[in-house]
Amino acid sequence: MSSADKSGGSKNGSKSGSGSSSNSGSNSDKKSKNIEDLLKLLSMSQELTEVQKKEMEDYKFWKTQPVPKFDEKIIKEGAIDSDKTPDDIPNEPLPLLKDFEWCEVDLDSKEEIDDLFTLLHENYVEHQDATFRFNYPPEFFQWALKPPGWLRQWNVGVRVRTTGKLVAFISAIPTNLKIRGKSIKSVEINFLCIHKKLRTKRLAPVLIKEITRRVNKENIWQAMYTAGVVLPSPISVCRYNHRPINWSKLYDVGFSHLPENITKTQMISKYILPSNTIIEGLRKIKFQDIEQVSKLFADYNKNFELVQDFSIEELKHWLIGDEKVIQTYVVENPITKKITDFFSFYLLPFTVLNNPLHKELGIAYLFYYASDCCLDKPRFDPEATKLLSKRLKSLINDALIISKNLKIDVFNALTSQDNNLFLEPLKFGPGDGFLNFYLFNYRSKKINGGMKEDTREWDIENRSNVGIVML
Ligand SMILES: CCCCCCCCCCCCCC(=O)SCCNC(=O)CCNC(=O)[C@H](O)C(C)(C)COP(=O)(O)OP(=O)(O)OC[C@H]1O[C@@H](n2cnc3c(N)ncnc32)[C@H](O)[C@@H]1OP(=O)(O)O
Repeated sequence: MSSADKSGGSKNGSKSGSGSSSNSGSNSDKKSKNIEDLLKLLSMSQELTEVQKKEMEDYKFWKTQPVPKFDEKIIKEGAIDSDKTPDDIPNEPLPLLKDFEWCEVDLDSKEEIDDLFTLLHENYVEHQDATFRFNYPPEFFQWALKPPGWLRQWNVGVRVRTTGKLVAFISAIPTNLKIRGKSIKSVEINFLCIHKKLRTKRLAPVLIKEITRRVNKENIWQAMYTAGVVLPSPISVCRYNHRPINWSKLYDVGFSHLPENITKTQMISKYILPSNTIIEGLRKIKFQDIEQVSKLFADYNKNFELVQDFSIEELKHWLIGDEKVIQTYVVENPITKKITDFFSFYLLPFTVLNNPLHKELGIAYLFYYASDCCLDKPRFDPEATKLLSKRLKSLINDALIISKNLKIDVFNALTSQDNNLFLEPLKFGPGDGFLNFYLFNYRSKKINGGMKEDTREWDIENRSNVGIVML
């Protein structure tokens, strides 16, 4: 999760979702300004405007790093700097100002998880009146930061020397990326966060260089990360989209005004969902499904240019965990017992401050899914597209129904994967938040993020070639 960029969404100070607006939506959506605002906050994404994007020379830190320049024409894909070995990397951490010290945040210690919770809860989401905050359950950190192969030294914190207060954090987890079929041993960087009182003091570059040192020491030279902010240079950009589930609650918390000429009842009924799922054979995933799911997922992922190549152990971790955090369902053919589809979504609530009626907002984020409904046909074959659209609509509709039963208030999805096939029919609204995908020390041609370049509307025809979902 990353930042004021990942909001409503998650990530990254969140990088996750923002407001449901409208250019593909209806008139009534256009008018529900306040709900948009809420959802915008949720995603904490920032709009990708020219104003935000500085000239390369002004990126005092990033211009010194192995990342492509904005206007660089990528002719040959591959590592930018490939000369070093772990022995060339210093053994000692970077120096910090004398009042601060490095620490490893121990995710097996309740106290240290509390420290991390407090730092992120109070500082990760950038929101003017601080009405919403990420409310990470402790299980979330176990899931997000302890996949197979995780290393304790990659949960990097900075504490105040005298008080021990945790004031900054950055994390890495191992991952195998596949870019256009090429495997790249890599890490995902996430949860970069600096206490509000220590902002704009150039601590972020120190954290980034320190995590780079620690990752390089393990002989890993590439990283993937996402952010709402524009840095040199995104490999892809996706848009956040939001599907209100409990419109009435969103209204209650004061962020939804009734659009003109529409009643509250009409708004509620617009988003109403049944109580029971519809697909025959839909059930929760079990450990014994993983082999089949892994095969199905790998076959489905061949459609995308940027994916994670998960081992069975990794899939188990990411798809089957604490139900407070990750929900995964499979569709099992009742006769053949074959698993034909799966979908998953993760949960990360917001705390609502200063509201007499509600203390928390339930937020779900679409994670991974796959269907075998047309794997035997080329991705853009018209018949395959028709079949997949129909299948995804019923799968994600069931995901929405399950979310409703879990008391989720809004369901977020990016324009990545094949999502553009179901966003409009399932009443998602395009958000104002954009999530930029980056690779460290790797040149790659751009990857379609599912938006039309000129209007930033959903590109339903070409969909997206991004098959990776980052928290
Ligand atoms: C091989 C292994 C490699 C591993 C490393 C791979 C790279 C990983 C990269 C990290 C991936 C993180 C993925 C996530 O978690 S994205 C989530 C980021 N977190 C938040 O948004 C939470 C709220 N915000 C904060 O805590 C602070 O504002 C942060 C920490 C973001 C910046 O703190 P502060 O505001 O006090 O700034 P500064 O004075 O210290 O530093 C200013 C410099 O920092 C550059 N900056 C600002 N925001 C970001 C950002 N989100 N990614 C990368 N760089 C960023 C900025 O352009 C400037 O550089 P330059 O413009 O002069 O060049």
